[in-house]
Amino acid sequence: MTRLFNDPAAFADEALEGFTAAHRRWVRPVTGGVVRAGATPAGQVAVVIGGGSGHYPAFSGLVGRGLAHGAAVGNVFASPSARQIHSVAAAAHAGGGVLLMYGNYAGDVLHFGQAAERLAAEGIETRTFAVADDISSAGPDESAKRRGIAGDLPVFKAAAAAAEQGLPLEEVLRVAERAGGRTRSFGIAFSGCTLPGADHPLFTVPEARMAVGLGIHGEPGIGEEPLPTADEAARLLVETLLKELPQDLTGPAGQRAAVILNGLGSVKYEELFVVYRKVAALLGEAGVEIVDPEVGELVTSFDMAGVSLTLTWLDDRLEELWRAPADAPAYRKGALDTPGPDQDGEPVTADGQDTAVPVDNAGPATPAVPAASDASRRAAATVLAALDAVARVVDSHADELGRIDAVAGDGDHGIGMRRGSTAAHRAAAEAHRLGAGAGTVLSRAADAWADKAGGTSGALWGSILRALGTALGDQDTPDARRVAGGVTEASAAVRALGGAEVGDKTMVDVLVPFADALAAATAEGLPLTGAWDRAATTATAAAAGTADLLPRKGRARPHAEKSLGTPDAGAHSLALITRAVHGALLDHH
Ligand SMILES: Nc1ncnc2c1ncn2[C@@H]1O[C@H](COP(=O)(O)OP(=O)(O)O)[C@@H](O)[C@H]1O
Ligand SMILES: O=C(COP(=O)(O)O)[C@@H](O)CO
Repeated sequence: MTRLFNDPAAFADEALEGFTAAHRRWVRPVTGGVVRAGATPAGQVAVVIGGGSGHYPAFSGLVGRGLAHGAAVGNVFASPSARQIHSVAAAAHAGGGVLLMYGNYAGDVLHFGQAAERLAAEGIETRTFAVADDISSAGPDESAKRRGIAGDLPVFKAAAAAAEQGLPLEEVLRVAERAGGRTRSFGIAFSGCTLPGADHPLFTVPEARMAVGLGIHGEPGIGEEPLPTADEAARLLVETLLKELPQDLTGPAGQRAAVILNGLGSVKYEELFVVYRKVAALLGEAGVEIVDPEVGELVTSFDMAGVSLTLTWLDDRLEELWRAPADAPAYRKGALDTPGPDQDGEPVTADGQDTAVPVDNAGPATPAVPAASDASRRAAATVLAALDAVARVVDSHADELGRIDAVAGDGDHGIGMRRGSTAAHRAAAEAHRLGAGAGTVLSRAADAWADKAGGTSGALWGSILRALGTALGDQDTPDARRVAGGVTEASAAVRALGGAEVGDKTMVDVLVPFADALAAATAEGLPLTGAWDRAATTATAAAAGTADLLPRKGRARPHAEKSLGTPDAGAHSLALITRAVHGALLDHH
């Protein structure tokens, strides 16, 4: 149970504030996360990691010399936004380029990818790497779809140690790719985790039972077995990982491996040591030489009672990098040769200049708005009313959306949609107050939604509103056909960004038929309210139909069978939103 919090919506920001206050020797706060207290040495590749809150020490606890140069920190169990990632990377960059590293989750992939594009457009050479070590989340033939769990640590560390040695960006990326290809993890769980403010865990494991193959976000396991002894748990973990060696290894005997026995949050260290005792014995019997083992909480999931084992199969180069010294708040090894940052943590550059960057978690200051026609300003009032209706309907259904998402996902859909829609409405109201046209009101709402929600839906809803804003613009009177055209553009943008198609059990299963129905109805000459009403009815039916589909995209994919009979969370929220917007259109007609 997570007990100590204030406003659950502020948990991530307040935790980060407390972390940076406690660890000024190592880190300093910047908008969107933290960077090292000491400046990145000129020309060194900046390794910037990141992900959702709720996994400490991942990710801010791994910022320090010999490890990451910065960490972008998202809301609870949600990827940081592209704006946050961009801000941290720009603060950490010192001319050597940036390698963005994160766990392989849809939201992270979308937001880190968008941040990489923005950094590159500004002339900062950027590469990305997603850690995909969780062998329970996809088969060896689909390893690129696997989730990132505690394998984050050895892979992040290999790349960061290479950067510390002064290697250029492409070589640091190659190190990350090799370490990632030789790292595999597997986990078990005895209870789910409870998010701040929640009164029940995201999933439960029956008494005297064990969930096999868990995620780090409360995703359910892929199987269930009787509660094991510590030795039996160790045997399950070791034997499962020894069944899948890197392709170039003919067997474990004679190999060297970095070994991490990771506690997910409420398994005590002594319990871990009892399990590790057997893990070490079994690996020894298999002829594996263990190098610098780690036993402890390295990638957690709040109070989840669970354990994961990670093996990184070392070659000489990877062993050198795994053994290399590091000095971060939650991970210290060896001794670094040159003095670290200023002892009291004052951020300094080589010439002693203070490099503190003001923290702006409230988001960018509100810039002025472009000129708009009176017609577009009037339309902006309707857009604002629609976004108010969106925020209200999401807020009233947030718990239901979380329950649906928890069946096969991580249960945070309602939280993310509430954060995003509330921020979008707030940004739209400010833009409207400043006299913005419909297009600018929507584009400001888009940025706010993506920035505050993070996660997959944050990136996707940002692209929906951005496409609509572009279609409506600030000059023309947005008639029914122009609105329908904007929805069609939004549908195309979501499919381009997320790569999903109809039938994959995602929001696309609703967005495409909704856009098609709206286009058809407006082409028949129906007014916007009538056309939207017909399309919203189509959307509602399409969302219900997703209950019969198996997920082929997103986090729900590994639990395909579990989700049969339950609609897709994003599809359901989109259908609710289309109906709520129809109500706003009627009121504002
Ligand atoms: N590639 C994709 N394209 C379109 N929609 C997607 C995709 N992946 C996931 N989704 C949608 O996102 C919803 C989950 O949103 P969210 O809770 O933000 O995800 P996460 O917690 O995985 O970041 C899913 O129910 C689905 O509708
Ligand atoms: O959950 C995380 C990111 O995945 P989303 O797809 O954004 O939910 C985060 O905790 C790990 O980075």
